[in-house]
Amino acid sequence: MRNRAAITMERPAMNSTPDVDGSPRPGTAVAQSSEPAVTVSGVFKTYATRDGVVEAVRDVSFEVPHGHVVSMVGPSGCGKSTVLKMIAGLETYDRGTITVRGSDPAPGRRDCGIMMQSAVLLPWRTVRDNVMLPVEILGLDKSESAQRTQDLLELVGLQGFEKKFPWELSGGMQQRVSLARLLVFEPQLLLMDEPFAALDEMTRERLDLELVQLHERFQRTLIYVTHNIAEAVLISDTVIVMTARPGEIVDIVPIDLPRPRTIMSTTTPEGTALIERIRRALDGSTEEEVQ
Ligand SMILES: Nc1ncnc2c1ncn2[C@@H]1O[C@H](COP(=O)(O)OP(=O)(O)OP(=O)(O)O)[C@@H](O)[C@H]1O
Repeated sequence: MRNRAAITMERPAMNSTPDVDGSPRPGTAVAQSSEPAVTVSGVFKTYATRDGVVEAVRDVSFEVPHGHVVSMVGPSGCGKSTVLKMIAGLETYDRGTITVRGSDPAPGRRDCGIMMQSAVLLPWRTVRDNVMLPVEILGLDKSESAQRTQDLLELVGLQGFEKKFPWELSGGMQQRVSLARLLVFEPQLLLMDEPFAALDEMTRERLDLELVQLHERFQRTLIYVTHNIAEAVLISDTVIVMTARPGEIVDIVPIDLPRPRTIMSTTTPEGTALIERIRRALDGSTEEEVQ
């Protein structure tokens, strides 16, 4: 099945308390406009390589409502990261349109933050100064951001580690720093590319849960790339399933598990049925074929 359907899951609109620049304050939910936060429409992408043209992504279309968590899953090399980078404005596309909060994608937007698989922290800066980096780059108010940095470090469980250097931290702690750095400038749209994939299973599970709790508190829009089906089901409102390269959308799965979620959410009959549906889509078989 080739599916170009839009994601249509609705959540109730939330009240918000806007900050001076229009961003909601930390701890408040995000007001939802009728426009999707992200629209990807008929997007194609090829790369020119030494061995010829590689078709990475073919005719990908989806919409992400404000405040939703959408995960992309698919086999290695199917173009998940490419889609994320195109939304972030870090990669061009050949055909189609992408709209991010009403305008074209562009790198370095104040309203959009990206987090990659490795933490990419600056080794000569302390934990606190790494988290403050976007504040300096974006020229934001330092004293206000210093307090927010402290709050975020507490939130991600790094209180007491502010003056440590990245090389003094475990991989999981480094990713927590990276998460705090992502949140410090309060982007409305978070793009995360397998942020916890390099971590051991237990740490990944713990960070997944923290992400779920953070999302349930802040209600930001999140697009999340992962190989891990259970992780996608745990955190998401919707899972987009892609085929092997060239990546096309093969299924768009609404995840209607109740929130707040716990690690047990994916082990309920509903959770396991969703995991099974995604696995079947990845295997290229429709439910009718399997039954
Ligand atoms: N800069 C590039 N130049 C040439 N080819 C590229 C480039 N970036 C990605 N590709 C190719 O495009 C295809 C999609 O890559 P992409 O990294 O988006 O896939 P992915 O689904 O994120 O993979 P993974 O899950 O392994 O990270 C792959 O075949 C990859 O080799």
